[in-house]
Amino acid sequence: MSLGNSELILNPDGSIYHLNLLPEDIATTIITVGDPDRVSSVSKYFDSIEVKKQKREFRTHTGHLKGKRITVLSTGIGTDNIDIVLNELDALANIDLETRKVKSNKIQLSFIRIGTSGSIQPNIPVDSFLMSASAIGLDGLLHFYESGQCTNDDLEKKFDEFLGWSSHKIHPYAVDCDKTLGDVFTSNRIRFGITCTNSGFYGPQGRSLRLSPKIVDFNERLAAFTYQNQRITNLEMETAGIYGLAKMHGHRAVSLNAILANRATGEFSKAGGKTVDDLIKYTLERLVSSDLIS
Ligand SMILES: O=P(O)(O)O[C@H]1O[C@H](CO)[C@@H](O)[C@H]1O
Ligand SMILES: O=c1cc[nH]c(=O)[nH]1
Repeated sequence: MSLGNSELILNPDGSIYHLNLLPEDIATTIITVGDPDRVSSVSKYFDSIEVKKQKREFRTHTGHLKGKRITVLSTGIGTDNIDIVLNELDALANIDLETRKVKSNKIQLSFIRIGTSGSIQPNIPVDSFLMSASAIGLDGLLHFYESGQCTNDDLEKKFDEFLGWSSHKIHPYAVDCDKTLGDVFTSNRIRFGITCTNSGFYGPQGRSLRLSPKIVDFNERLAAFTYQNQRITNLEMETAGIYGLAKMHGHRAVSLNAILANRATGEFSKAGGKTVDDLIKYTLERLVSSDLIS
């Protein structure tokens, strides 16, 4: 079946609608960052850069580092953008843009998010690195897809039972990271936890400037949840969407967080730039020494 013009949308030069990319522009290893300015903070460490493209907040650089081809792409903020980025990157890999048909031999992509995040546990300090072993999405993105076997239904259920937030119209979905890809970044420099992804930075992360929150003890309630000796450790805005859409498409994903805020102690990092740069260097070092990445 050929995909119609209003479903698979291409620009006049044949590139995919929002990302403005052609199939040959991307590597199978893709680092996602939120901030477009963080793209060059990653690609400045490449030995060479062959592609530099941008449309809206989606900036892409593809290059080589120690023989590995790597793409770094900015997603902007939020799982609404993740829906665009993951669907369009998969289309570049697995749909023939000329015939508009899904290819029979699928390519598996590896997504590594390098993002910032706020801890909700007092013992996860600012400037630490944290891998999201699992992610719980409160944003709703996955509810629009047939997610099949991709979700961690037990975690979802226990979370729902503990918090009882369906009365607030909050319906969680939970997805685990790709264990094999996660192993590449596992070391004593990195902590692990359950990341909570939500649809905003203020109310949806328990912040209140002038507006009153509906759930007053939002972060404290999240922080009190335990599942198989793990806790919800941090809040951000993309990971659960990336994990869900990657898994449903048959790709791998892992999310690495630079903890810039500690919401339990009220601290914010004074060295955020350095912490993010350290996480970028850590990620690239682990990537180039891994056999999983070609
Ligand atoms: O630093 P990035 O990757 O953008 O990630 C975090 O920072 C943004 C909010 O400030 C959200 O996108 C959140 O997920
Ligand atoms: O508290 C924080 C810090 C960074 N990014 C977030 O989404 N939340």
